[in-house]
Amino acid sequence: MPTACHPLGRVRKLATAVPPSGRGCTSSVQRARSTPAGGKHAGTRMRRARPAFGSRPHSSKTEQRRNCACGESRRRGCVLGGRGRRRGEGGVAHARWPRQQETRHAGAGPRGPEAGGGALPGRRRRCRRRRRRPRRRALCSRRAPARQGPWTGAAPGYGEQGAVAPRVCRQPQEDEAAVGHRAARLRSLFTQKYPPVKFLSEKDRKRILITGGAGFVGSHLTDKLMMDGHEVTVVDNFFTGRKRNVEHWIGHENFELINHDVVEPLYIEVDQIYHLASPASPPNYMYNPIKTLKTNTIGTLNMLGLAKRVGARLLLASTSEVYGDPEVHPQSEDYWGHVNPIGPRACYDEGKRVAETMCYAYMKQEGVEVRVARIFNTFGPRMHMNDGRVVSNFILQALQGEPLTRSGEWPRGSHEQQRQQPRQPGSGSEIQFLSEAQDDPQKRKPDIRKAKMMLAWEPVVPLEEGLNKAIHYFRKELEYQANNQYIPKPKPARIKKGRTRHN
Ligand SMILES: O=C(O)[C@H]1O[C@H](OP(=O)(O)OP(=O)(O)OC[C@H]2O[C@@H](n3ccc(=O)[nH]c3=O)[C@H](O)[C@@H]2O)[C@H](O)[C@@H](O)[C@@H]1O
Repeated sequence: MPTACHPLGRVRKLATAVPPSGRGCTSSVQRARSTPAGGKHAGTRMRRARPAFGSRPHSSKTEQRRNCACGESRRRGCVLGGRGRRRGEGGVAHARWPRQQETRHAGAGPRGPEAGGGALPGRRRRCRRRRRRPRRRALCSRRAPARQGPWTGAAPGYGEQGAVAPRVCRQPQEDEAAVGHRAARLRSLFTQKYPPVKFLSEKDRKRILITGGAGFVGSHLTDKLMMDGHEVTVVDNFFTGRKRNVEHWIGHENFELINHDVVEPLYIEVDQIYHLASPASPPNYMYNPIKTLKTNTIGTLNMLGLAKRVGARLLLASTSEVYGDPEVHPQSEDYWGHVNPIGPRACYDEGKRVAETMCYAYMKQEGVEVRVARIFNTFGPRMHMNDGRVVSNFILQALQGEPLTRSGEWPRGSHEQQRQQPRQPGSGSEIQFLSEAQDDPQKRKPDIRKAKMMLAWEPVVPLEEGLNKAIHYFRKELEYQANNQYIPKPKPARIKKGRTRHN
């Protein structure tokens, strides 16, 4: 018997747990089997079994069982006993039938006792008596919880411990269309492939382009905008982004994924553009500095050209690196930065700076609506394993039992013993000092007073919580990698025709 994963399964399980005493919430079919006298609904309150998914809600056999001897379908309101039997002999219980149906029988008419429908007065008395009894609502009055919270791959509330089954009881008059509709709704709940998205009217729904949307920050933005009910197009060349980050949306009617390099022009119709495409970590942007420059300059020009053509608003994901190795701390919006234009990091720092310049030039000259956000050292789930930024490096090294690598020298004034056996406080990991990287910024921290005042923005995830999420994610990624090692198959030896092979 299926258990809690399926609401029907749960209902059935609960139904079988009820002894066949004719009480409690159970199915009519089951009662028919368990009644010793062979009666169909003897002494029971009528509850119908839910139809299995995919089957017709009422088979003709079930239908027959529900018909009274008087020939009236119970669903249409007959309250007579099947063959005029008494309680315990297979008659029909009337306690839960609606009042107007009983009055119909009670009135002198062709369906009265004269019509051979059984001992009506006695039945009417029983009906009243039963109605006065306290209702047993333990199973049937509970409702399915409203869908809320993040998508977990199964309809929330079902399949979890303590889950509540959807309402089991139905009004007898409920017609087949309503039953079919309810079954379809339930079926869609259990076959739902995507996280639940809001419905937005045509007027409010925006067509949004996210470049770099398969990356760490971009994929979370994709989730947010999809959940809000917008149509999202992700454009990414998968340099550091991964399909896995957005795979849960692939096939959704509001989602599109395009493998495209922003250095090439793109002609689509959109209302808003979030331009995030760029390598973001030092090892990645230094890997091919010219490409990094092209992406941030030509790529940004292409996106601004698109924004101008379609009248879209554009947001540029800039970076704290525009401040270089800052001389002002913390950094506010009006600080111009301290960047070495010919250093190893310049391809990224200057690339983002010129991208910002382009945005403001398009705004002033062409009237394009632009926004610029400078992102400061983010970390969390969906970061690339080889990202190379300090937080992900430390977490991975600690999880793999490797020493934590730190650039620069051991801080002045530290204890001699500490220098000999350097360890990270609170962890068993050793610390290894590497030579200082050129132009590495010594300290950075955004001054967020203006953002708080004008946008009511401030970080909401505390450091410890964020770190825990990131650690959990990297641990899972390591497990995933360990279980999915790619082992190339040995190629069969190629033997050229007409030659003897010498081993
Ligand atoms: O913190 C920041 O300053 C950076 O934050 C994010 O970067 P992030 O998500 O952390 O890094 P990745 O996961 O590497 O995402 C970058 C995305 O851009 C894509 N990309 C990169 C290079 C390229 O030429 N085209 C392109 O589409 C990558 O494939 C990837 O999906 C933004 O995407 C960067 O623009 C921003 O500079």
